[in-house]
Amino acid sequence: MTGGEWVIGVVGGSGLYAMDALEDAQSIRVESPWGEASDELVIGEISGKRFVFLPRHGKGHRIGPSQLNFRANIDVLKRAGCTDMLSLSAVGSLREDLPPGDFVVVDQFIDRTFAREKSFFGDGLVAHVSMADPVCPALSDLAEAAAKAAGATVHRGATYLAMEGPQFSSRAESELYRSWGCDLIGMTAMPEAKLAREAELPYALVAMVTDYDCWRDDVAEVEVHDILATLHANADKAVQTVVEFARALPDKRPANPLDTVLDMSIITDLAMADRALIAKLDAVGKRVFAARGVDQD
Ligand SMILES: CSC[C@H]1O[C@H](OP(=O)(O)O)[C@H](O)[C@@H]1O
Ligand SMILES: Nc1ncnc2[nH]cnc12
Repeated sequence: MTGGEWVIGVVGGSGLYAMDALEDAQSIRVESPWGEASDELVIGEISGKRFVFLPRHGKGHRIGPSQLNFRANIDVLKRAGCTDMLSLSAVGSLREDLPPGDFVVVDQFIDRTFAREKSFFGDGLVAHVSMADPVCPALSDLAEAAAKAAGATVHRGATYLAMEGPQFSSRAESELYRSWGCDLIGMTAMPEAKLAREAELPYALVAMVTDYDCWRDDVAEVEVHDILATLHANADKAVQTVVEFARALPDKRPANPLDTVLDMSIITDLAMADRALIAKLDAVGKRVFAARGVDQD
C-alpha cells in the first residue's frame, strides 16, 4: 500500500474566520447542488500538505447555527478534494474539570438539534451510516498530539451535547445534560459529524472550552462577550494546533476504513434509485457509484 495524498478540510468555528498559516493561499467559491456554503474556501499548504479552510459561520460570523447549510459545507469540501476533516469549535463546559481555555478532543455526541437537514440521503435513495463511533480515532490521535504541541491543556474523550440554539440553555437544561453524563455543549458539531460520515470523510473535533454554560452557582452564566474573550486569548493556539497537525501527518495517507462507509450503508436498489438524487450526489457518492457502475449523469 503506497497511500494517497492528504487534503485536510479545516472548519473554523466561532472566533476563527481565517487561517493565516496557509501558504500560497487561494480563495475559491465552489458551487454545490445542496445550496450555498458558508463562504469561499481558502486552499493552501502547511508543511507541504494541502489544506482547505472554511469558516463555519462565514467571515464576520453572519450565519447562525440553525441557518448553517451543513450539507453544502460538507459537499464543497468533498468537491474540493478533501480526504479528511478537522473541525474546530467553541464549547461550553458541563464539568468543573474542563475549565475555559482547555482544549478537548471529542469522541461522542448527543444530537438534540431538530431544525436542520441531517442527511444527503432519504428521498429516493436511502442510506443508514453507523454513528456508533462518530470520530476517526487516528485523526483524533493526531489532533490531540498537535494541540499539546501547540501548548494547550488537552483532554481526550468527551461527550458533546449538540443543542439547537441560538439561545443558550436554561439552568434546568444545563443540569439535565449534566445528569446525562454530557461533558460539553455546543450548537454545531451535529449534523456536521453525521454528514462528514455520509460523505466518507474521516472527522475529528477539537473543542475549545470558552465558558461554564450556566450550571455553576459561583460563576456567572455564559455571555457572548466572555466566549469571545476566551477565544481571542486562545486563537493562536488553535492556529498552531493546525500547524502541528500538518507537521505530524505522515507523508502518505493510509487507507482509512471510513473511506468506504457507503459500501455498507446504502439499502436502496440502485437500479430503482431516484436519478435526480444520484446526480446531486455526484461528489458525496462519486466513489461508491463508480464502484457499482452507476451512471451519474
Ligand atoms: C459564539 S457563542 C455560540 C456559538 O459558538 C459555537 O460555534 P462553533 O461551534 O461554530 O465554534 C456554538 O456552537 C455556537 O454556534
Ligand atoms: N455554553 C454554550 N452553549 C452552547 N454553545 C456554546 N458555545 C460556546 N459556549 C456554549
